[in-house]
Amino acid sequence: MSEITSSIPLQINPDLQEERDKASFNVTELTHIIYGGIEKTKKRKRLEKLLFSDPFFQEYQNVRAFGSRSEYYAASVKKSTKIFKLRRQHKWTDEEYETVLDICHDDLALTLHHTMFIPALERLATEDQKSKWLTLAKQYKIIGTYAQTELGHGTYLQGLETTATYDPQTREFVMNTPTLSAMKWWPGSLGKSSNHALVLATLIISGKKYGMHPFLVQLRSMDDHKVLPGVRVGDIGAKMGGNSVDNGYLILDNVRIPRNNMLMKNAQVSPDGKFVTRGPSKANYATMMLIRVQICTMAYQVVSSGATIGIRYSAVRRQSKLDPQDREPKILEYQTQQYKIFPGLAMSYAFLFASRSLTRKYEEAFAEIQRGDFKSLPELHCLSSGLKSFCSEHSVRQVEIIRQSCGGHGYLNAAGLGMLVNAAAPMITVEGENTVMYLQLARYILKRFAGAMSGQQLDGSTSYLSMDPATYVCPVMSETDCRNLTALCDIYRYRSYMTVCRVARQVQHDMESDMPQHVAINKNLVDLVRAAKAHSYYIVVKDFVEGVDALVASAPVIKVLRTLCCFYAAHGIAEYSGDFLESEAVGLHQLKWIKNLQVSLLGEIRPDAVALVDAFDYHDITLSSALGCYDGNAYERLFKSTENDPMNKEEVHPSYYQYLKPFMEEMNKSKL
Ligand SMILES: CC/C=C\C/C=C\C/C=C\C/C=C\C/C=C\C/C=C/C(=O)SCCNC(=O)CCNC(=O)[C@H](O)C(C)(C)COP(=O)(O)OP(=O)(O)OC[C@H]1O[C@@H](n2cnc3c(N)ncnc32)[C@H](O)[C@@H]1OP(=O)(O)O
Ligand SMILES: Cc1cc2nc3c(=O)[nH]c(=O)nc-3n(C[C@H](O)[C@H](O)[C@H](O)COP(=O)(O)OP(=O)(O)OC[C@H]3O[C@@H](n4cnc5c(N)ncnc54)[C@H](O)[C@@H]3O)c2cc1C
Repeated sequence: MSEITSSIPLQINPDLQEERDKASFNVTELTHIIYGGIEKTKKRKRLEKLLFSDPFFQEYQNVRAFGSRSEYYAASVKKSTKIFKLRRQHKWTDEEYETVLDICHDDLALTLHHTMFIPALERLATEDQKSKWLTLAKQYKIIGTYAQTELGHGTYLQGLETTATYDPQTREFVMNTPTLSAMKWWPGSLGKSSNHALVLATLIISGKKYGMHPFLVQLRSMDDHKVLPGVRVGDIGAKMGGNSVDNGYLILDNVRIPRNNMLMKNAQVSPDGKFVTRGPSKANYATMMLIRVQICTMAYQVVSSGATIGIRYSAVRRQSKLDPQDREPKILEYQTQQYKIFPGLAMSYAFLFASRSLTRKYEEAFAEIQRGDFKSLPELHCLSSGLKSFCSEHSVRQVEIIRQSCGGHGYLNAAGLGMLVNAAAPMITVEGENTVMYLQLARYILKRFAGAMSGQQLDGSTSYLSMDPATYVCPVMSETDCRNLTALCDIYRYRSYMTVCRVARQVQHDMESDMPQHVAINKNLVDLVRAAKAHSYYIVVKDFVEGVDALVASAPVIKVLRTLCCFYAAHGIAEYSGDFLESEAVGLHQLKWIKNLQVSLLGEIRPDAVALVDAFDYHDITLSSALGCYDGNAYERLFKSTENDPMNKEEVHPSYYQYLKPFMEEMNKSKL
């Protein structure tokens, strides 16, 4: 009788325990740093316990893995409502609620209600409107979404075709979808969940267009959720990932809404049809900026989850031979495996510091904006556009590399990596497609560079553009200098300066050769994106270096973070060596030293790799991975996961009786 069972051992896999025993630093100390202090860690643990003591959260994983689209959506609606109820029951603060959403880690069906609908009401509604709708929304008496993108336009907001025509007779707006391409297409939670939508539409008064404005439109009856007259709404279909969310379409046919349903914080239409604006024309774009900032934090969560799975699995998976005399090594011993996974580990910490710094800047600027001071808006728009693009691009790419590093098992849903990649992939597209957002940053950088050239003193993230490049000498003079974080940061800064300078001069030259500006810009778009990427890379490295420098922590924690920071910077230079050489930020000698350092740091990080991912302190249910579980019993958990597979329910699958049996009988009877 075989002794193979699918029961999970109670003890930690000794291979993983061995890793934990040799950590050079205190994991709990680092966890507290990551979560912002001991109290916050404790609170998160309490919330985790409360949530995951409910067996529903475990069952949800099975529906997610094996259920139909509709079952998955239904379970996710249930999960959303459970969390909403818990919030009310326990009177969670906004911060506690955000923590719960982080713990849940995956998309809730009603996600748009809290990620965009509520923040949009907070940013775009007047105080009176807030006291009505924000209150209803926060009490879940209405469920809403943010309906901006149309079938024909997502990026180019001036191209949106949905109209809101003011009728002064009735003091109403008449909402219309005039063409096929004007239908709203993509908004999350729109298809089946929401009973209201914040519809972004072109305002028309007496035949004149006044740009894009937000209008609150009721879509479904509050009694039976039936679709209201003039509204056509539905789900847009299955996606690569995020299938718990009902991204939807919406067609409006002469739907009348009261005048007061236009959110009027930034612009007003008076009862007699007069249009007045307050603040800059882009004030209505405020919600997008918030989410761009949040995407940087999501990118941190995505890559740190991937690194946790990849590193824990690599510490328990043994394969092939290193020393012919020894047993098969953990795959984590292979330098190539470290080379695949450790960039994701270092990136996790880089993005932690960068997203923290960006969030702080956002909060400061938002407070100013609330007071009517918009001066930091352009800088913040460009910083958030660049970092949103950079962090999403790099994290999604890195998690896919980690998935590949887990061999065959990485391809299973039970590994959790494929789902993570597919769920995270839209970060590249949502809230502004990455190339388009990089170009927003590039446009800003070019203007600032031109300012610097004409003698302006720059401040903020682009202040370095007023440097005198003639004074630059590569600060790495010897192999040991390569470990100097400030020197590495200077190299990034100079690479960025030169990349910006080159494209700025090229655009200027093209324009001086009588090329129309739009032609000159389009001719240089690839280099403009390169410049925006170089600038974003510099900002991330700078935030990492400054974040580690400012840390108050024990010497071992600082040491391990400095090693990671050094690796992150060295790895980037090695990976993009062509750019660094071309800009003469480094010479061939320096590049050789930095590449040596990059590889030798793999060995230095190796002993702490498991501890560094343990510090993220992800709950097993949050990670949802047989390979990345805290106990390291990956094989047992993989085998256990097959128990829930509906394919294994019957010994003989019904398709046998339906197709295979008659086919076999026919084959057996056949004379051929
Ligand atoms: C571990 C976890 C596991 C799993 C889960 C993981 C991840 C989850 C994955 C994905 C989910 C992520 C998020 C979900 C949340 C939300 C869902 C998505 C929602 C949406 O997508 S909503 C729709 C978003 N749409 C956009 O972002 C549109 C993008 N387009 C634009 O913003 C503009 O059109 C664009 C391109 C900026 C151009 O604007 P416009 O046409 O008006 O240009 P102009 O040329 O007239 O003006 C440019 C001028 O304006 C300045 N400017 C532009 N935007 C802003 C702004 N926001 N603030 C301030 N200023 C702005 C710009 O700088 C120019 O200024 P200048 O003239 O140069 O001075
Ligand atoms: C999962 C998911 C959820 C979403 N949720 C919502 C939501 O809740 N609410 C909502 O309103 N929208 C939502 N969206 C829509 C999303 O915001 C848009 O898809 C996004 O803004 C990109 O716009 P687009 O699809 O029009 O891309 P396009 O602009 O068509 O991009 C296609 C290509 O054209 C290029 N391109 C376009 N313009 C330029 C340019 N000016 N310069 C250079 N290249 C250019 C892009 O770089 C890209 O390569 C969601 C999308 C997804 C995938």
